Amino acid sequence: MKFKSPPVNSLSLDFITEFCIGLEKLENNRECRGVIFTSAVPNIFSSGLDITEMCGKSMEHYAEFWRAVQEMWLRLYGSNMVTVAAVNGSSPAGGCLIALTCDYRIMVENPKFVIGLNEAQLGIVAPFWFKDTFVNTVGHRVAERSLQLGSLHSASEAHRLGLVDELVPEVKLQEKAAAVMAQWLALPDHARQLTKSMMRKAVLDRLVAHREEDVQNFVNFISKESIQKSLRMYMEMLKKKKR
Ligand SMILES: CCCCC/C=C\CCC/C=C/CC(=O)SCCNC(=O)CCNC(=O)[C@H](O)C(C)(C)COP(=O)(O)OP(=O)(O)OC[C@H]1O[C@@H](n2cnc3c(N)ncnc32)[C@H](O)[C@@H]1OP(=O)(O)O
Repeated sequence: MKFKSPPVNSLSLDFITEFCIGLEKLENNRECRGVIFTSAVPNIFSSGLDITEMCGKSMEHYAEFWRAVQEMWLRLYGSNMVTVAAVNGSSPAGGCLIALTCDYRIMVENPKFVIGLNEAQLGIVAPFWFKDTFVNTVGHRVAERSLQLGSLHSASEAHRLGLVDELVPEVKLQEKAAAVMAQWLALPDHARQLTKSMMRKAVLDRLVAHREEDVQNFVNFISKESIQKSLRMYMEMLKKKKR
């Protein structure tokens, strides 16, 4: 699955809806046993949640958007397929979450590419299921420090921390992703799927059990004037950076 929503593959409501529909089709196709996620936009895997979906909109819109974000994560983290992220560009926040939610992450070894859960830098807070996914990948200590600081890690640092599993030169990315996929698909599906479910079930169940509460937390948090102000300032900063 190739993300192609220029300029930065931000995760808008439309993007997320298409993502979920595409994933469901593949999940229901008995001939499809694995998916590689990558980007068709140069230098960007995904810039994370589309900030314009969280800024200056109605409470109803925030709730609809957040349910879609939850749905994307539930489907991907709970997927029966082998999921490999071929990270060929920067991947902050929600973009990093997509990579973390896969079974395996391969990143291009470009020192300009960054990845991490940088929510704290925007004055917002990664919800518990972002945090759980991060802890399950890198462990508690690394996740705690990286989340509190809202760190964006270079590709080599991300590899050192275990945030990504492998680094490759750009020209080798697709070949490597295909080789990893072949390795994972060599196992009997039922054994791999039951093992994956055993490893992820508690974290998935936690969001399912608290889904509406999590929507309300998000809506209350994001609609606060202080948070809206932080997001507006962040968007301004992104625009100024270009001038
Ligand atoms: C206590 C209980 C609390 C419960 C709270 C619950 C939840 C709250 C948490 C919500 C979670 C949010 C997770 C997120 O994903 S937030 C999004 C974070 N994303 C970022 O910080 C990335 C921002 N973008 C960048 O850093 C850069 O754009 C880049 C990805 C590195 C690419 O850089 P470059 O190639 O130089 O491109 P530009 O910066 O010029 O961008 C082009 C264009 O795109 C706009 N844009 C970029 N990112 C986003 C985005 N995420 N959303 C919307 N728009 C984006 C950027 O403004 C430019 O627009 P213009 O061309 O119009 O200027």
